[in-house]
Amino acid sequence: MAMEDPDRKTEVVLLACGSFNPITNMHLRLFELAKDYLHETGKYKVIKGIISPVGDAYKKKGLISADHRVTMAKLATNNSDWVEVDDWESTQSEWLETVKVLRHHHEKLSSPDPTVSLQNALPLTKPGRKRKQEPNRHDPIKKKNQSPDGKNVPQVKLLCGSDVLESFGIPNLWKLEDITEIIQNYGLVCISRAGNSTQKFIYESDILWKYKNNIHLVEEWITNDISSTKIRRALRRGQSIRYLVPDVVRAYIEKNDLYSLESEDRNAGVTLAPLQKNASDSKN
Ligand SMILES: Nc1ncnc2c1ncn2[C@@H]1O[C@H](COP(=O)(O)OP(=O)(O)OP(=O)(O)O)[C@@H](O)[C@H]1O
Ligand SMILES: NC(=O)c1ccc[n+]([C@@H]2O[C@H](COP(=O)(O)O)[C@@H](O)[C@H]2O)c1
Ligand SMILES: [Zn+2]
Repeated sequence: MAMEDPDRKTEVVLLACGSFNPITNMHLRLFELAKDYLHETGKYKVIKGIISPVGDAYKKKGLISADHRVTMAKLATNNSDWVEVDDWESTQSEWLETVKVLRHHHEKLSSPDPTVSLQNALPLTKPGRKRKQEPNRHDPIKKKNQSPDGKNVPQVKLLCGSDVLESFGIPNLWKLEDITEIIQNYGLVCISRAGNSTQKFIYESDILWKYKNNIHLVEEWITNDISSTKIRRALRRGQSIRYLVPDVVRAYIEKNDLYSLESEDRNAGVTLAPLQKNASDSKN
């Protein structure tokens, strides 16, 4: 067996999940910030970024159709040589837990077969649970980050803002087992605003504290408070969103007249899919 080169960097694929309703310049900045940060550690090489817009079944208020959100994200990343959009999540008929999206992308990267499906997207490693047939499972030489043909598989890490990390604490929104699998098996790259509230949040959570070495907190020094909510608000009020979203996205929004008082009312009064799902699960 060949010796491992200690200077060899771990390849990382960054996966950002969210509504992207619509995609903003800040969403694109997240990838640049995370990549610079990981490269500065000297340990990682970021090879790809993936934007995965959530499907319509997420039922968030004001969420416009995934078709439009995916198209805008594609327009926005057209000139990036490393960030791309993946519509697998948004084309599923039901809302999917983020951990399942991570599993899907991990499986896709490990498998030479491009037809991997959701059925194959089982947990990475989960002691005490049966896995589906996996050819080299008992081969002691095979490592977790190697595909069946022995090639090194890049790590998939979840890229998010500190609001998503802090949403781990909202009752019924995330399952503890999902949080554990995300940070234990994949890892988190979290972009935070100035201040240490995110560190405090990790300190106060036993599970986050346990796996804190797999949570990369990236401080955003050139702060930028753009959010999709503010973009939609400006549009409703007939205000300019120029220089806040890529110009191709702005043109697409205007051409299709995407955001209005009516669109903001979509899913009003409907329970967000994860809350709905976890509430009914806990009853069963
Ligand atoms: N200004 C920001 N700083 C750090 N992270 C951000 C920022 N804006 C968005 N994100 C992150 O981008 C990802 C996608 O978020 P999302 O689609 O909800 O966008 P958003 O701008 O937060 O939209 P909304 O205002 O509708 O919640 C999330 O991980 C979110 O935390
Ligand atoms: N339990 C879960 O896996 C869970 C819960 C809430 C949100 N999410 C995801 O986080 C992202 C949040 O996006 P928003 O901030 O736009 O609501 C979405 O991709 C959503 O699917 C996942
Ligand atoms: Zn958000």
